[in-house]
Amino acid sequence: MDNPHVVILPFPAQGHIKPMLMLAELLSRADFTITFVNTEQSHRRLTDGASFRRRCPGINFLSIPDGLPPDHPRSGPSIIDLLISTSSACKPIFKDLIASMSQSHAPPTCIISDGIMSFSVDVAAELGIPAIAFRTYNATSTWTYFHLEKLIQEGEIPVVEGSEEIDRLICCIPGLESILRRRDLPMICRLVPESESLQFFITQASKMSKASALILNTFEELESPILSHLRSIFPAVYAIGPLHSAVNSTVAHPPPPDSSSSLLQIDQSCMDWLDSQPSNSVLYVSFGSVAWLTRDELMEFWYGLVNSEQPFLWAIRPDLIWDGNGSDMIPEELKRSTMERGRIVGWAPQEEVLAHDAVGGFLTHCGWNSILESICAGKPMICRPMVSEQQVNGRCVSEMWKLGLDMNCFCDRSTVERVVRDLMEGGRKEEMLRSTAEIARLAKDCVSDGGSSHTNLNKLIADIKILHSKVQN
Ligand SMILES: O=c1ccn([C@@H]2O[C@H](COP(=O)(O)OP(=O)(O)O[C@H]3O[C@H](CO)[C@@H](O)[C@H](O)[C@H]3O)[C@@H](O)[C@H]2O)c(=O)[nH]1
Ligand SMILES: C[C@H]1CC[C@@H]2C(C(=O)O)=CO[C@@H](O)[C@@H]21
Repeated sequence: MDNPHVVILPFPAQGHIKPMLMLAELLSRADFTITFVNTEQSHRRLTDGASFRRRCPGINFLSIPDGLPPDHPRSGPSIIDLLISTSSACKPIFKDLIASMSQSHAPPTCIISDGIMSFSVDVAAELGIPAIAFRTYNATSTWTYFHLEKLIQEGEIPVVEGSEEIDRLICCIPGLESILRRRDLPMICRLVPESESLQFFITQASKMSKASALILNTFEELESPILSHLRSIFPAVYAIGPLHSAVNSTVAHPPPPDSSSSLLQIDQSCMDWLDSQPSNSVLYVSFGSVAWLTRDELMEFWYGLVNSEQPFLWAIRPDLIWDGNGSDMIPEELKRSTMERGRIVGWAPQEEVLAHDAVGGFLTHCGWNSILESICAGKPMICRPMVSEQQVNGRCVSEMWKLGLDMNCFCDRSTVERVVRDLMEGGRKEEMLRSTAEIARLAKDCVSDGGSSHTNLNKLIADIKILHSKVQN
């Protein structure tokens, strides 16, 4: 076969599938054959998969079971069950799949798998195929997850909410000594060392480090020192992001952002409303696809937003609320004020929303894709990290890169109101708009011809071609 054949395996969550589909699209444009392996549930939920195939005909989609019963919840706190089940149930099925491809006319040149699906690194080694890890986090968070054992040895885990020690700086992660406090560690660091999920991530990091290379959706100009640290673990590290921007910058006539990588139905109706709002006036609010709120937390955010008197657009996905506490009744005053100056949708066209001139800021849960999209759009952020590595990301945004304000976990309505006013009309607004504009420019340049991510992507493509030629000879 003339072209390299790359098998891509994401973890079945929106924030993981989307960047890996972008990578698939970029590799497919380099004339690679791509097999993209979803779990059966994700495959079904990629409702607009047909449009993705039209956009990118070189991608073959396959699906495998995730090991959970069909009716088992896969979002909210149950996402942990998905982590544990994929790591045990998917391996034999994935191995059979790769073994049968190896017998075909198009044997896989390499496997690119999510860093938390690292059973695939074992599969690749057992079948003699090179494995490349794609960690969908930024470099700083990825580096932090490589230090979980060290953090346990140093007694930094478990982090206890409310303890005096929570604001103390962490000293055992090289390069982050003056940045990360205990409160900024990933949420799993609040668990006891022997907990199943914490041990899961320790195992994943160790298996992932056996991959022959690491791909990250970040860029050199943003995280250069930490990327250098990661290069002490992996023979090659390719920083090729922001991928959503790379996908659009390498074609002459980029298609409009579409729903092809979305697991949820996108509601476009808010775009007309945004068109009617003044420049830089609207706060966009979203907590991504995984994090959840209690009804009480929802109410504090809602009152805080309304009391700030700023126009807002809020994406409240159907499963955002995760407790049966109280009724579904929304106070009339809240409904009225929302109608006056806000809009709520179930799932927004986020890239388009952030790029809209009316949007002046983003209250975010600090998922890595959201941060990258905000960076590219040049919009300052309010950080309200919730789960996973979002605490680390929030610290990067507010302290390392000075791109936003940190809510510091105090989410009562008066804090929400104060921080929203601070971002949208406070004295630091101009300063923050300047720093976001500067980083947006760097993000744009790095995916353009000759930019760092563009060069790294070409290097990745060239290196896979070398692997392919070795298999052929
Ligand atoms: O109304 C919405 C809200 C979100 N999105 C998109 O959904 C993606 C969400 O990704 P992300 O911001 O990374 O959040 P999560 O969905 O929470 O992502 C998970 O995966 C990320 C990448 O690994 C991690 O950084 C997060 O902590 C983890 O929760 C983004 O591309 C958004 O554009 C929409 O299209 N519409
Ligand atoms: C989206 C899920 C995949 C891994 C994430 C995680 C983490 O600590 O990285 C913990 O549980 C889930 O929230 C995340």
